[in-house]
Amino acid sequence: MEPSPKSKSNMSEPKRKFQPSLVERAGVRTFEFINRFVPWFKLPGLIGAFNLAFLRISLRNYNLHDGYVDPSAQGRYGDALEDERFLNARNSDGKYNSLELPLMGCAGMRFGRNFPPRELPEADRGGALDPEPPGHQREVHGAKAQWLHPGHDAQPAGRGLDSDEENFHIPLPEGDKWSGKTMQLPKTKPDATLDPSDKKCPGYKNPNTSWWDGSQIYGSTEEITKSLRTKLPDGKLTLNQNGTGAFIPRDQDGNPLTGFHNNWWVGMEMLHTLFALEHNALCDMLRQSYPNWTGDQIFDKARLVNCALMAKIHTVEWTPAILAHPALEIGMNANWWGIVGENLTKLVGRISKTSEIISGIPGSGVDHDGVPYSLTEEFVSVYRMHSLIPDDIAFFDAKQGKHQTTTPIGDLAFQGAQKPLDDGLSFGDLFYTFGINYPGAITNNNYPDFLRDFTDPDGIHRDMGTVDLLRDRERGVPRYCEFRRLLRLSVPTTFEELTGKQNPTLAQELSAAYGGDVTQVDALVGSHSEPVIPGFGFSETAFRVFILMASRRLKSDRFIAGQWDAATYTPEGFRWVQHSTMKDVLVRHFPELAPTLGRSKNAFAPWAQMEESRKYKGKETNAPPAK
Ligand code: HEM
Repeated sequence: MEPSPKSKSNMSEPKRKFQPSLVERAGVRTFEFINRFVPWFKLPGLIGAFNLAFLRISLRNYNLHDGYVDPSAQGRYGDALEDERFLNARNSDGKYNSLELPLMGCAGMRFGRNFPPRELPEADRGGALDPEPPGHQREVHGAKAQWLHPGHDAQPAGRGLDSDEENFHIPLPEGDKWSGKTMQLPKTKPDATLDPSDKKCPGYKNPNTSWWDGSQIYGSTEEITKSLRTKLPDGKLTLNQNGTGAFIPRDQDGNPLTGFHNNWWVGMEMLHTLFALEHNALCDMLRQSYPNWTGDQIFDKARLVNCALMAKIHTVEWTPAILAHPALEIGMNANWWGIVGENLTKLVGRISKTSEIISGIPGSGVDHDGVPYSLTEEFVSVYRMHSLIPDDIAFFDAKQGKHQTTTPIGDLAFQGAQKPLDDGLSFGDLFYTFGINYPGAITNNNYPDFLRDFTDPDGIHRDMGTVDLLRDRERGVPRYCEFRRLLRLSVPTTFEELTGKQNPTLAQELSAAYGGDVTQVDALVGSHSEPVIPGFGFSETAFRVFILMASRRLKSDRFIAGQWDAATYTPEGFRWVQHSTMKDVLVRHFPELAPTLGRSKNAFAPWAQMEESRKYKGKETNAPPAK
């Protein structure tokens, strides 16, 4: 069966301006009024969820800005499609996801912005950290969020850091014990100046695609994708079998052969392998139903289904686990299923043809809210969650739950990512381990030591705590107070207001570090210092960018908001997406996890521990005592 592509002649010109309806505008105003007295997170769950939906409308209105002054940089309406195959399949570089503006979201395009470029600070290409921010000493080990983000390396890293470009030379303060003399760091390469405004605030290109298209696994060019596939007409990704399991193959230098591996560590090894296995399981299923299909046909459908499944898992499982609040749980479920809910949608499909509130974003129709889609600099900034990485991981076996060994994270990165597997543990053991280990809390004074004195395989020596701040300044991401003002959040006027009354010591530390000027606090430092909403794993400041961008990634995608049908996905593939959870994926490939996962609610929340595991008293699997 071949799906019937959306005819190009049916395409309308992309909407150029965000136009909220009358009802939407009224809703925005009503909740703005209510929020003067009660914030959204103090409202009852369902009302809070509606509050968030209207908040998002206002964010769409004010906080989406193209990285290009001239939208024709994104291609032109009606540009000829190079290959008809990509009407119904994802192109690895993301081209023609939008048939209207074919280069939108594609690899090599600029990041956009959440704030109007005219309001942004001048990009600080000087690189002196003035004022020098507080060091990220690791003192607190706590955790709210469990487990790491499944698509971490979908993050837009690795952008054009060119060794021939100028370097930053970051002086170290007197008495600094860092293991280098000065820190040298390649500057991010700005895109060519296309408009005078690019001088003040340059555009930066994303070498990967901005779409939710699994490019971390499949690569961001068709050439790479091809190299990752088997030579057989089976549509599968190459995995090596060694008798005990399937493994991501390595090149001659020991680098994993996968879409994106710049920041490789054992967590990436696990998730890339899991979703490569899922892809191959989909190929087997499709081959059974469509025995005459070519390898490309099988591959294309399997990739579509796998990507949609990752997007769904991220939306309805990961996000409510890290932002555990009833309004969020309702809101994120509604993003996918609509307020009519999962059961009815699974039974009868969409009830409303176009309403994302009633029947969810998938299939509700593509809408870029008047601004061509891309990830944004601010989204990158709020995704800097390096504090999630713990110092050590305590490994357990998945069958008896017995503690095996505890390993520093530095031994598990890059070439060390397969170490636990080489030492005899299975992937099932690793997933159980991650299910019961706590990640680091996304807060101040909690940066992993390993990343504070870190040398990557290219020999670049970094204190990532410093790099995180420097990159924001370099790329014109506003400081914390300005960041909040541009999100229409309250702006602290003192350090005590920023940290909340319960944390006067932190307020003093910040004041000393920033010379008493609260407006100078970096966005990331402020975000890590503000009081957190109960149940949340990160700050409300970061959350505002998330709630906008998380739904935009779905709403702009032709294969999710647009061609969301059995014709595009196949009936079997469509069912696979809608009926699989992260637990199903894990158990499909590692059946030994079934008993434990059967007792755990959400694969991203702490898993039920086996009796044997509870005997381990290390901080890795035991929440710190309440203060
Ligand atoms: C062992 C684990 C990790 C390592 C070794 C690592 C390493 C790095 C490195 C070397 C960079 C580039 C620094 C530069 O700009 O010079 C980076 C950037 C970044 N990382 Fe990580 N990281 C890790 C985990 C994480 C996690 C868990 C997250 C979030 C969930 C994360 C989010 C980011 C983001 C958002 C950027 C900025 C990307 C950009 O500038 O485009 N990283 N990381």
